Amino acid sequence: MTSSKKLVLVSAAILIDEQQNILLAQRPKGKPQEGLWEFPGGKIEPGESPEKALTRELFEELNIIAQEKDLSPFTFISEDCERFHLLMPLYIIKKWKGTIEGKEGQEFRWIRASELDSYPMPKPDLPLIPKLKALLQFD
Ligand SMILES: Nc1nc2c([nH]c(=O)n2[C@@H]2O[C@H](COP(=O)(O)OP(=O)(O)OP(=O)(O)O)[C@@H](O)[C@H]2O)c(=O)[nH]1
Ligand SMILES: [Mg+2]
Repeated sequence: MTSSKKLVLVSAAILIDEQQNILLAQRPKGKPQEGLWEFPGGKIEPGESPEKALTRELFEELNIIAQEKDLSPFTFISEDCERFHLLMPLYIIKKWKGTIEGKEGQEFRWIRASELDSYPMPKPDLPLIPKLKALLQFD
């Protein structure tokens, strides 16, 4: 039964640069779903807000500093996964400090919205593709 599954809260970022490119990060070796392309972010820890969790994760994963006021809610994913139920708010971020660096050895790419289909993503992320194409269709 779906309701008996653990709820996993994950906060994720859609970083968009001045040329309207989107940042995708590759899940590092040894993590579940290794090799898939995702939006940077991670699990919300007990007592943390989604915004705090995301600014923490962005520093831990990409070495950048984003301010909570620069996180703009975009959408969320609620998906029944095999071992848990995923609830993932996604924020658009266009402003941050620092140079992006894959601190966990992960690859990352700046891509056009039209290229999203070419990067294998975790299944819960798939509904984000048409939403991002619609958002960035005039680029
Ligand atoms: N960050 C991120 N996680 C996603 C996305 N889509 C998706 O299904 N997830 C799932 O969300 C869960 C948590 O993500 P995560 O592995 O980034 O968590 P984390 O950074 O806290 O890592 P850790 O638990 O190894 O410390 C994973 O099961 C992951 O597959 C996405 O676009 N971005
Ligand atoms: Mg992560």
